[in-house]
Amino acid sequence: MGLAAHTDSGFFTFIMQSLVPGLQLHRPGPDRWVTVPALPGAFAVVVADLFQVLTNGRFRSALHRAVVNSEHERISVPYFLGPPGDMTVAPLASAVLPGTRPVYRAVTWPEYMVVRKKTFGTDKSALDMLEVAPEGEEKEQPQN
Ligand SMILES: O=C(O)CCC(=O)C(=O)O
Ligand SMILES: [Fe+2]
Repeated sequence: MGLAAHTDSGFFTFIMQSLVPGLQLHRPGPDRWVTVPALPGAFAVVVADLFQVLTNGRFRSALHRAVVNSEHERISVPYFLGPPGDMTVAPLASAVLPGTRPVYRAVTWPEYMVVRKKTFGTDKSALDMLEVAPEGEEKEQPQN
């Protein structure tokens, strides 16, 4: 079973692959897919969306996919590391440049999964949906 291009939702994913490689990382400029070598005893560590939120975009979540080949069976075991469900994740103060505002709003992992579900199959990115409007572009609050 392969896996289409995606990012993971938590902080990090630790992936152990059998010795048949298949995990690929997207690299931009020029766009290409790079195969992660399958090394005995090694984990691949993938930065995921909530770590991008936590670091205010300093660390970008990694677009990746898994490909299979018909000759060799491949097994991978991912471990998804993220915050407890009731913990809100917001950009760390130390990751927000002086004089600027956080790029992302605070969110819990389960709330973020709802946002991801809404954007699934659309051309919208779930991380974009968490972005707060830059200063001066806030929506007018309705006055009663
Ligand atoms: O099979 C792999 O190496 C990748 C698995 C993966 O990306 C995932 O489960 O989110
Ligand atoms: Fe993944």
